[in-house]
Amino acid sequence: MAEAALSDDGAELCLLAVPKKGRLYEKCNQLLAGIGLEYKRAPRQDIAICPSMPIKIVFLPAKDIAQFVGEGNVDIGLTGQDMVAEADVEVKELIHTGFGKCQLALQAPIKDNITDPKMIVGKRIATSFPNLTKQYFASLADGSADAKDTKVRSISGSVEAACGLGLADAVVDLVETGTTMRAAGLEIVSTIMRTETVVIANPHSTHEQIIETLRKRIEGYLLARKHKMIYYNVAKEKLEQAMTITPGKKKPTLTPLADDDWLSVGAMVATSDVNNIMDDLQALGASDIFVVDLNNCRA
Ligand SMILES: Nc1ncnc2c1ncn2[C@@H]1O[C@H](COP(=O)(O)OP(=O)(O)OP(=O)(O)O)[C@@H](O)[C@H]1O
Ligand SMILES: O=P(O)(O)OC[C@H]1O[C@H](OP(=O)(O)OP(=O)(O)O)[C@H](O)[C@@H]1O
Ligand SMILES: [Mg+2]
Repeated sequence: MAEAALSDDGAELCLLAVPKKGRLYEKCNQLLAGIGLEYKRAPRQDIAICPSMPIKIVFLPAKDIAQFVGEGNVDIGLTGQDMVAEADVEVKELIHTGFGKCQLALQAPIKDNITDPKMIVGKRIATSFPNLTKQYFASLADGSADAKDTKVRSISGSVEAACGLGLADAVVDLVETGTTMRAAGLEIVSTIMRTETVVIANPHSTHEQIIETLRKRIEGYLLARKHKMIYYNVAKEKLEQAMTITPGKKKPTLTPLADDDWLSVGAMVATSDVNNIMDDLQALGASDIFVVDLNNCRA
């Protein structure tokens, strides 16, 4: 266990780990701002204190976050489910954030026409996920002698280049859009796991209360990001139909207008549906339809 971090009054600080670089960095930073965790970080320093809460933020590689949270050096963190599975640690998965979605896939050169992952058993695989790759091939080969012969080579980046360089017959790496894979002349042979960014906590952390506060704040922030508020005016005779288009989270808010035949309606809607909903409301005869972003909310 690492030496405890202390606040000015000597109380132990909760350690929160966020990715220090890479594609998750910006998203996680926005999330910290969204939940009111401002911090001051000196140039080139990977540690920052939050003035508003007894929290110390540590900026770490995504891979180390899973390991450190699992081993209890850090109380709570944000990283990919793939990293958690690779580290093979026991953590509490508190929240699925919905970002960082991709899959960990076995990929082989298109020209080799590999139609079954079993065709790769016993060959050379390059990956930055050696544990998951070995587990996958062990399960594929069903304990046969060939399973032991599958050579898993660990490389830390640009994994897809390994086949072209003659270092491997196949690779195991993350695929989102497939652009990197296709550029390297590879195709997916099988999906090993689907993954997204998760908030994880050490199950034995002594900072349960702060972790719970962070969980609620993050959940509220993510809910707000997935929704918008829509406001419009509608004739009372069309209200029932309008309410089926915008049923709201619980119910829509109805506000009287100076015109007795009309009402103003406010409702929470899914961000992904907002344009269809506006089309439907306009077709119904609603007017003055406008949409407002939500910064934060609580269910
Ligand atoms: N292309 C992608 N699409 C969606 N999520 C991804 C993608 N690549 C990585 N991730 C997610 O982000 C996590 C961290 O990967 P990322 O590439 O940001 O870190 P890194 O490889 O350590 O950094 P870098 O690529 O800058 O060296 C992964 O474990 C995965 O969960
Ligand atoms: O399917 P795509 O949308 O192309 O995304 C997949 C790529 O994204 C990640 O690489 P990253 O850019 O993080 O570089 P890295 O390999 O150096 O980590 C991952 O390792 C893949 O190479
Ligand atoms: Mg990467």
